[in-house]
This record gives sequence, structure tokens and C-alpha cells, in this order.
Amino acid sequence: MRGRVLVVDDEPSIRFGIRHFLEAQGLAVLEAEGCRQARTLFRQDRPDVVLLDYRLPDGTAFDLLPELRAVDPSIPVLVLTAHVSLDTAIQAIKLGAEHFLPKPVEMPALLLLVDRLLEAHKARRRQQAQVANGPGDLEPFLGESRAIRRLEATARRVLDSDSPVLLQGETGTGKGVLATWLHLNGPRTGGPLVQLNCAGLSPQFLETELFGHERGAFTGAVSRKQGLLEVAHRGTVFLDEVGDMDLQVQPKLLKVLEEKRFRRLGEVEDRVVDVRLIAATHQDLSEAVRAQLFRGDLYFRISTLPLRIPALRERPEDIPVIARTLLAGLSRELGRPGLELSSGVDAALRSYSWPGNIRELRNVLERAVLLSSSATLRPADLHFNPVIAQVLSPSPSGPGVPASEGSELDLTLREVERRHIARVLAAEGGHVERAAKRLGIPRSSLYQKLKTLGLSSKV
Ligand SMILES: Nc1ncnc2c1ncn2[C@@H]1O[C@H](COP(=O)(O)OP(=O)(O)OP(=O)(O)O)[C@@H](O)[C@H]1O
Repeated sequence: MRGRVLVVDDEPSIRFGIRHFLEAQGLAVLEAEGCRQARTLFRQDRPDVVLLDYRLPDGTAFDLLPELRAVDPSIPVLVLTAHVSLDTAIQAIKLGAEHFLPKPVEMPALLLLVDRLLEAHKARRRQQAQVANGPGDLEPFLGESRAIRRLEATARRVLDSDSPVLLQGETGTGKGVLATWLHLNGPRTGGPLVQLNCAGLSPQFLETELFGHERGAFTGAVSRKQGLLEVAHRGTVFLDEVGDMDLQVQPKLLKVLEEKRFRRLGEVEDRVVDVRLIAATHQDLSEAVRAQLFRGDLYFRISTLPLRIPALRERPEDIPVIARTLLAGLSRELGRPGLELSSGVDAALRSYSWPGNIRELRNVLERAVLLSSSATLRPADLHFNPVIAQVLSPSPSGPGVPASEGSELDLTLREVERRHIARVLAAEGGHVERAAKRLGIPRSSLYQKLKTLGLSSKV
């Protein structure tokens, strides 16, 4: 199917003629005989193009256009009319119509315009997806280990399916990178990819983010808000850290997956939505189900297609090629062409345990590039960070608190700063940019502090 066209006209013979013609061209056609029916179909089925007769029994195209734009401004509308005056044309364009076509409709001209509008719609969606994702050119299957080849084979098999995918893997293994790849290489690539990290979100915030709300639905809902599920229509929703989703919200997500409908907060009517869910977690969700922190029914639904991303230490043979790929990216990003790794570096990289996985590897390389003026990085340029290792691996003394640390009152200001930075960095899984944001300082200042506080090499 090349696309879906909604034909709104009160004359059954005109609808029949257009339908017959467009279906023969491989397009699917929905029909509405007036504004009311058009509104419902538009909201529920989100066509790719609307053909809208100007005069309808319960209103005109001018009544309907602003409403359709409010629901989804990316869907192009073509107005059909027997009498086009310049004023009408200007008014329609102002209200968001893409084109006019005089009646009686000439089918070849109609097809030409519909094809053009379909292309424009697809390009708009693709552009929206790219804005949301950032550059989607990262390759998630770097290396030749059996673990990564197996992951690639399974990922390719699930590309075309609409069933939910569950990505499991430690922090920094590239779950986000794989989610983007699945979206961009699957049939929904022209649609949006919408991402939400569920960690630490209150139930109400999570609900309004996912489902949206009507004006006045609760105190503070001063205007209506579109939920991410609506924004992701015909695309993909990526829910990161799904294991942290509040128990109150979980049954509502299950309903969306099972019935493909949901309701904005404060709304009485259901909305139909067509999204593919990719969920990710670093937790053992089956354990969370046993501990009654995650609903069993939702777990079974979202884990239809589970993909496990191996940790770096499970595939040390892939580390040299991943490191060189990351270095080439950093080289471009930081304007330092021709960067290389000396032969001794591979052994050093392979012998470290990488608790923060590819994110940590990238950070170690980025730090090395920034702190070294040579084009060839040597083992001495690599500063691994044992604090991260300590915090990310389970420790009896609790996260981020080395057992040997004495009374906080005896600490110097410099030591407090050093420990705080180390903790924030560890809490962000070694993600320097996010840690800098959390600390409220520029990334370059954080690098400077890491250097002066000796965090990069001897914490
Ligand atoms: N295959 C890859 N190629 C290049 N960079 C990668 C790759 N995989 C991961 N990265 C980098 O590692 C970092 C972490 O990736 P990502 O956010 O996808 O991991 P994650 O498993 O989702 O982490 P978390 O569980 O902490 O959210 C990002 O900066 C990303 O650019």
C-alpha cells in the first residue's frame, strides 16, 4: 500500500469514482460524507493525505481545516471545489490547505497532486524523526564476535514485525543506538521515533507525557497537550528504563499495546494509535516481576521479542574495532584529523572490565584526545576511572560511597568537590556531557576539573 487517502465529499458518486481510481493506483481510500465523520476518521486513522470538498452538509472546508491542523499539522489537505474565487483560495491556504483542485476532478491531475503530497508528507515525517533522533548513522553491530553476530541476525529478523521489542543490556551497551537502528531500518522509518526515559518520573508526569491531557484535566493543565504516543503515530516509541515505570501507569501502557487505543487525561473518547514499542532496561525484569515491582502481564507483552546486548567484557575481541570507530567519530567531532591508536593500546583496552561499556570507552578516548597533543594515543594517555567501576559494580557499602571514607566533616573543600564530581560522573555512567549538565558547568570545565583533581588517573 502506497498510502492512505481520506476522501471527504457528500456526493456518493464522486467518492466512488475517486476511490475506484485511487485504489487501482495502489492507494487505500477512506470515505467520509461530512465534517463529523471526517473528524473521527482523521483522528482515528491518520491518513497520509485528505481530499476535502469545500461545501459539506454540516460545514465547509474552512470549519474543518483548523481542527485537522490542530490534531496533526503534518497531514496535507487538498481542497476540491466547483467555484474557486481568489479570496477563497487565499483563505484556504492561510488555514493550511496545501492545494486546490477544481471540480469536476480530472483524475490524472489528482493522481499527480496526491503523489506529490504523499512524498512531501513522508519527507516531513522523516525530517521530524531525524530531528528527534539526532544523527542515526551509528552502527550497532561493530566487531566480529559470535555474540554480536548473533545479535545482528536476531535484530534483522525482528525488523519488519510490529510486535514489541525488549532491549536488555548493561548501561552504556548501546540500547539507544540499537533502538534508533531498528526504527530507521524498519518499515516505520518515515514515521517519528519518540523517546522517553521512564527513570525517576512521577506517575502523573509519566502519564501526561505518554497520553497527553485536555485543558483543565487537573490543576495546572492550562492548555491541552499531545501525548508522546500521539506524536509517535505510525512510528516507534522508545521507552528507556522501562523497569522504572510506576506500577500505576503500567496497566495503561498494557492497554495501549493490546487495544491500540488510549485516552488523554480528562478526555472522554478513546484515540486510536499505531505505534511500535521498543522498551529497554538494564534490570532483570523477571526478577522485578517476582519482587512485584513490575507487572507480569506487561512483562510478557513487552518481551515478545527480547534482544540482549552483550557487555563489552563479554566480547573483548571487538574492543579494538569499536575503539577505532569511536576515535574516527571523535576525530571529526573535535577537529583533530588523523588520530590513531598505538599498538600497545589494544592490550590495555582489552584488559579493562568496562563497567560503563561503550559509553565509558568513548569517554576514555575522548579524555585521551583532549588531554594529549599527539596524534597517536599511547597506553599512558588512557585514564581509566576506578570510581566508575566501583560505583557501577555492586558494593556492600552502597552506591558511590567507598567504605574507607571517614567523617565528611573532616573533608577539605577540594576533597568534597572531588568526591561529588566522581559520584555524579558515576551516577551518569561515565557520561561526561550529562555529568557536566547535572553539575551545572560546561563540559570543558569538567574535563579541566577532572585533570586538576586527579580524577582521570588516580582516584
Ligand atoms: N555502536 C556504537 N557506535 C558508536 N557509539 C556507540 C555505540 N553504542 C553505544 N555508543 C555510544 O555509547 C553511549 C551510550 O549509548 P546508549 O545511550 O545507546 O547506551 P544505553 O545502553 O542505552 O545506555 P543507558 O542504559 O545508560 O541508557 C552513547 O554516547 C553512544 O553514542
